[in-house]
Order: sequence, then C-alpha cells, then structure tokens
Amino acid sequence: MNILEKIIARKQIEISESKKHKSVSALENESLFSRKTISLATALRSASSPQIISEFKRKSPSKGIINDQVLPENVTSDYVNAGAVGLSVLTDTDFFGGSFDDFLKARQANPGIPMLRKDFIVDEYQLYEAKSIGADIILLIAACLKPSEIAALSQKAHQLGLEVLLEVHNAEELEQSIGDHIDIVGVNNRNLKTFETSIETSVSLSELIPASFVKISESGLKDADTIVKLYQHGYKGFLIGETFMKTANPGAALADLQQDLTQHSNLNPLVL
Ligand SMILES: O=P(O)(O)OC[C@@H](O)[C@@H](O)c1c[nH]c2ccccc12
Repeated sequence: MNILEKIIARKQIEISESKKHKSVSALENESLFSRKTISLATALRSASSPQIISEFKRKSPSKGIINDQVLPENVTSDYVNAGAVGLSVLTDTDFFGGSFDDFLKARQANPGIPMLRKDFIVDEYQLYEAKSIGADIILLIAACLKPSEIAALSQKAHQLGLEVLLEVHNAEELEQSIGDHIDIVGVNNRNLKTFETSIETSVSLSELIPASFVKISESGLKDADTIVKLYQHGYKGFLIGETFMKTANPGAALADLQQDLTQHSNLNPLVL
C-alpha cells in the first residue's frame, strides 16, 4: 500500500466515525454553514500579476514535522497582510497535523479571504463538513478519485456553494477529470505516491489545460524566478506551504517573496 492508499484508508475510517457523532443535518445547522462563500477563481482571473495561495501546514509525510511552533490565526493573518490571494489550511490530522480547529481559527481571523479546506475528499459528507467550518473551496485530487466520483463530488460542492479545485499530476488525470463543475485546475508538482517533485510537471501540463480554466501550480515552489516562469506559462496562482512554514515567521517569508516578485521585470504572461 502506498502512502496515498494509506491516507485514503484512514480517511474512510475517520469519515465513518464522524458520521456517528455528527449528522449531515447537524453540520447544516452550524452557524458558518450558511455563510456566503468567496470566489478564489474570480480573484485569480482578475489578477494581473502572480498570486500566492499560502498554506498552513505543520507537517507532511514527505518532510515530517515542518513547524509545530506557530499558531494558525497568527500565520494566516500575517499571510493575508503580506498579500496572499487565498489561504489553504490542512484539516487532515494524522498525516499533516492539521485540524478543523486550525481551520476555524484561521477562518475567524480572516473572514474576507477565500479559504481552501486542504484535505483528501472522498465522500460527500466531507463537503458538508467543509461548508460547516466556513470553507470557500474544496480540493478534489484526481489521484484519489475516479472521474465519476469527481463529477458527482464537484456537482455536489457547487450545490453547496463551494468552489472546486481539481488537482492533477499528469495528462491522463487532467483529460479524464476536467468537467463542468471544476473552477480551478491545480497542477501538483509533487507525485503524492513517491513524493518526487518537479516544476517541469507544471510546465509540461500547462498547454493541455483549456484556457477557460483558471490554473494554479502547487508544491515545491521556492522562489520568484520559478513563479515568474510558470506565470509566463499561464499559471495565475501558486500554492506554497513548506517554503513559508519551515521558517520562524511564515508571513515574513511571504512578504520577502512578494518583494522579489515586484522586482521582476518580465511579468507578462506568454500568449501560448
Ligand atoms: O509544501 P509545498 O511543497 O509548498 O506544497 C504545498 C501544497 O501544494 C501541498 O501541501 C499539497 C498539494 N496537494 C496536496 C494534497 C494533500 C495534502 C497536501 C497537498
């Protein structure tokens, strides 16, 4: 069993436990469930420069503990103050050290910014959970789901007012998974089964993503040069966690990157 299979197997157990403690109707009665969501796709589409989606991630299977000294409400507020276009907060506990509590603290501290519930969504119940904690966007990972599951979950997400980020790692996943209820296509530069990370993943897939989709690049992003290169390949958003979280002050690390980006001259996206 590879790490992804282990994560999904654990997720299924968690979901069946959660369903025993909190029904869908109880989730629907949570105060945040009726909150109007904010569109990340709109913010990305209207931007005329590279936009950073900053992630709060304490640990990961590939890197172990990254940072367990900082608080989500502080880090995410600093991210917003440093110009993040959106926030991504891990809610998986066992493998990434995240939690609903982290998400809720980040949500409470930053009411007006699009927030992604970063987790392994495999069941419709998790969409209700996401809405109940105030998420704006959910992630559907093509490596974990059949095309039919992606179609059903993305349609349900839209019915709940959630935006859908489809994450792909290769051309086959992209071609099989794109559909009507996908708002943003994210290319994960990291292979979730082997942890191998390559920016070339985003470069090679860029022209396969239909122009009608907002596209973002995720994982292994460290510097302005790489971001500008991918921006020139049509990526509008860049999802970054470790580069910021491994520092004592993730918000300051984002501010430094923003500074580097503003100093870049050739910020004109290539017309491919
Ligand atoms: O920490 P990085 O290399 O900047 O990567 C951030 C983000 O892309 C990564 O955490 C991620 C991308 N897709 C995921 C799916 C599940 C968990 C985590 C992820």
